[in-house]
Amino acid sequence: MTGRYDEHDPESYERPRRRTRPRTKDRPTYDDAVPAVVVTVDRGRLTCLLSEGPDAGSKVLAMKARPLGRKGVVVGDRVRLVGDVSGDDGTLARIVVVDERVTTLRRTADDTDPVERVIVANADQLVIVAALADPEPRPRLIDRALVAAYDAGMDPLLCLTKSDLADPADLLAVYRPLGVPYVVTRRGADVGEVRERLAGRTSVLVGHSGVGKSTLVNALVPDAMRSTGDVNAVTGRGRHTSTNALMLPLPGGPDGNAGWIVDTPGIRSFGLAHVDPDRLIHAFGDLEELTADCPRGCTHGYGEPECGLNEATGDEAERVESFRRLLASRDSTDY
Ligand SMILES: Nc1nc2c(ncn2[C@@H]2O[C@H](COP(=O)(O)OP(=O)(O)OP(=O)(O)O)[C@@H](O)[C@H]2O)c(=O)[nH]1
Ligand SMILES: [Zn+2]
Repeated sequence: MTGRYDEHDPESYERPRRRTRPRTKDRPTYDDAVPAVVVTVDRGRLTCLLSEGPDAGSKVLAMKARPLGRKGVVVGDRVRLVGDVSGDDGTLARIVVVDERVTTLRRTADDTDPVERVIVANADQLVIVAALADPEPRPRLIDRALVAAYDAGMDPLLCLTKSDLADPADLLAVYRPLGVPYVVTRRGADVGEVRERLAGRTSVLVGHSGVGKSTLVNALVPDAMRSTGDVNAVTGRGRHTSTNALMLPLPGGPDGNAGWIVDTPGIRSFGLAHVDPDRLIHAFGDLEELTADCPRGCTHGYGEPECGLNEATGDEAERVESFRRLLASRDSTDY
């Protein structure tokens, strides 16, 4: 794109004509718009937290402004607000700018919603929460979540819960060749190690019902829910009435940068149909090197006779096997 900048940039070839008109008429600059981050979305109403200034962290309810058109705004989006940004009851600010997204996490189309959608923007870590027992861990599901993380450009973290019920060794052995970072935890345990992993990052928590996600979120953000009736402090809504993602700032941290978590009660599966093998292998530099001489169009999957990955031996062969298992999980319907 950079090489063709001059040719295609209207600013450069239309300059003589445009100079006759005041620039601000063409494109408002929104100089006085206030930066904020979207923490939850509920039927067209977006709850934002201000990012800067003396009121940083305060909550403002907003709606999309007309110039954004049909562009979706999702949890994690960095936005700019105009209008009443006081956050007072009954006020509604307008979102006039959505910053370019660094990452996007998508969920697949399903029976209730035929469209594949971006659910979280700008998160950099995907925390795959799985119970060691009750319910039994489902490696296929973990594999699919890993593929979604690598494809979205997010770092995965395996978070194994209920360590009072079963030993993590067998499950960890499955993910060792891939070098997936992990934490093991249980209800009531010190969550210091989990906190360290979350510090300074925006982490999306995924995991199916019953794995202990709420228990973990409550341990990490003690005031996220009031004990009576599970009403969320940020939205004022009951958690269980909502299937929307919710982003919460983590408390504390000596540098004030403890990170954010995004709880996603709604995700049942990820959109993996579009995942390109070359993008996935990019997350594994050593394997990517092996594919340098692959024939054109090689999928690097099982049964590719001339794939460079077939040359791997020893530990690397184990990594290749695990990588190919992930690749194959794209087509799995197990979720
Ligand atoms: N034995 C044991 N049980 C746990 C642990 N953590 C959570 N539980 C129990 O597991 C059940 C599910 O925990 P939740 O935290 O509600 O799980 P969740 O993933 O949020 O489930 P949903 O709310 O259905 O999405 C509850 O009965 C918890 O008390 C743990 O470390 N050990
Ligand atoms: Zn190949």
